[in-house]
Amino acid sequence: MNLPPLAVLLIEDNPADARLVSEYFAEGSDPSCLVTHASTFAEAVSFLEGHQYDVILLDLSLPDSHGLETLHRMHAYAPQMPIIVFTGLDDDELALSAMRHGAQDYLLKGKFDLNLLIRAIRYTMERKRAEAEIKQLAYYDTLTGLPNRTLLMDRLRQALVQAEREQRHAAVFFLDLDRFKSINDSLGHSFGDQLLQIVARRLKECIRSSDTVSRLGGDEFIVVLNTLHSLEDAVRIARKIIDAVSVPITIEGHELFSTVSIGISLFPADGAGEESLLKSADLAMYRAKERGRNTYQFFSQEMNQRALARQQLETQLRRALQHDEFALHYQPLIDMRSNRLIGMEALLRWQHPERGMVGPDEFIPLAEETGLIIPIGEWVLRTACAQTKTWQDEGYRLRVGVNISARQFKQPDFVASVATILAETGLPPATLELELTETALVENIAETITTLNRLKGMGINLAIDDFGTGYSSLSYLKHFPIDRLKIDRTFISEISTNSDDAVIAETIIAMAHSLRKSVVAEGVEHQRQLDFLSLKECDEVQGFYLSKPLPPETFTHFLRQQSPDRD
Ligand SMILES: Nc1nc2c(ncn2[C@@H]2O[C@@H]3COP(=O)(O)O[C@H]4[C@@H](O)[C@H](n5cnc6c(=O)[nH]c(N)nc65)O[C@@H]4COP(=O)(O)O[C@H]3[C@H]2O)c(=O)[nH]1
Repeated sequence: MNLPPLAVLLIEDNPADARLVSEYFAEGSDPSCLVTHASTFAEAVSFLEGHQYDVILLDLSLPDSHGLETLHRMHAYAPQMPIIVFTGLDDDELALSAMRHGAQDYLLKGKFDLNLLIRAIRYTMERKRAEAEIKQLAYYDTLTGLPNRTLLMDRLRQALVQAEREQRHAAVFFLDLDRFKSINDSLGHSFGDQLLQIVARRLKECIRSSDTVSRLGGDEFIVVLNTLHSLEDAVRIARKIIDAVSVPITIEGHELFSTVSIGISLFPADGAGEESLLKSADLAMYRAKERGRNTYQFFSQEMNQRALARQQLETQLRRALQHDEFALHYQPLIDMRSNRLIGMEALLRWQHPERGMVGPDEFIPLAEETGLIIPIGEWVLRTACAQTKTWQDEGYRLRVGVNISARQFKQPDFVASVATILAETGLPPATLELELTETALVENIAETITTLNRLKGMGINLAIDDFGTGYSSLSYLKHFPIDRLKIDRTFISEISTNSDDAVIAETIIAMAHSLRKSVVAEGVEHQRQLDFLSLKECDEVQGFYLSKPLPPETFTHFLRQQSPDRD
């Protein structure tokens, strides 16, 4: 019988022993064996990186690893590989310990021949395969291949230990398919089984590989999110799962609409241990069913309220663009030397139908997270450019500053969309300034520099907003083609009373000037701040003391009063 050849990795530092084994195989065995020889542990690892082997023959004393340690390291490195250990004649004890520590078999040097070697290899491979099968049966669900309850509890325990150590939250989702029983009863068990397999696959696609999806049995699944940054993360994943499960499924020509109810418990708020978190999530799942299925519920009512408020805000935000509920206000920018109005910053406002005027801090973070910032940001840029062009056409020389969020800046077509808006509105690029935060800039430095250079190449001005609050890694400043730094208002508010803030503001101004960049101070509220900034030769100022952000009509009045530079 001709069996396919076996790939053997022989790890042996003694040349004579290695030669002996190779010679045995050269005699011709069935199945034949292709031997790769490594003399050190490091060399073996390099072979394992690029190749598949069927079995490892391992000498425990190598130049770079000794005794059982060699076995542990190899096992950790290649846990799936069957291992036969080679030991010296007097090392019976060691050989037995190796078996206890994960080797499948052992051979005593000088005490075997080809037949024994082949038998050991076959036996070892068979044993490893059986071990894997037993493990699969013990820890995984046979229908879906997902971790079963035993493995889930183990993973959950580990997740909680880790969350506690890192002072983070973790979440447990209890999922139950809606009306699964009636599908199973009416269409049959094999149909139900296929449905569960499809749902299992979809669930896996919704989570990170470090999280766990498990099947408890029947139509119940558990998801464990190991590290949770915020409540929003849990909401986002719950909604992702609900959407993924509700995509119609076709089985044997039947189109099926399946939905899921999810109960969510959070660690540590809703339970300190595995069992109590599962119980809380289970209770929350029942509430989700009561609330009409195809939805999620948190165990805690406070969390439900927060999630609901956020969901409503998102729905309203989506509608706001279509219903023209956004407006821009313009805050004057004053040149310190000439004391003249030289431009303005465009600031977004939301005229909410029920709540009245809503400030950007209340909705920009959510818009960022949901991606709504892209269309909103485009609207802001287009409106600010068109409005500025109108004022310029009336004879005012003005520059407009527009805030650009990190997500907007990272869009592949960001530069193109700015170019389109400039072309459409006819605003001269040199009168537009994009305000970017440090956080947005330092995320991917190489890409950032390319984008900034392209914008700069178009003649657009670039400013770093809220300077001093972000990474403040000064080294990058040299590499970024930035025109201006805007000192965050938290440093300005106390420059006259807090000497640290005064030093920071003064240092930023001096440093910016030495790098030939201009400086704007934001949030000027008093004459004494203005005096300080004037003394330190800050270039431009902006703040309530000079003017609050104004709606366009009021800004037009302000323009007339201030009689800025007019052509
Ligand atoms: N206490 C005090 N505050 C002053 C003073 N002078 C100006 N401010 C406020 O400081 C903020 C300056 O804008 P920012 O730092 O870019 O901070 C902005 C900006 O990061 C963001 N934002 C505003 N509009 C947009 C936009 O169109 N797109 C994006 N992505 N973000 C925006 O929201 C933030 C907050 O905007 P606003 O609420 O309009 O708040 C504005 C402005 O009203 C002052 O003297 N004292």
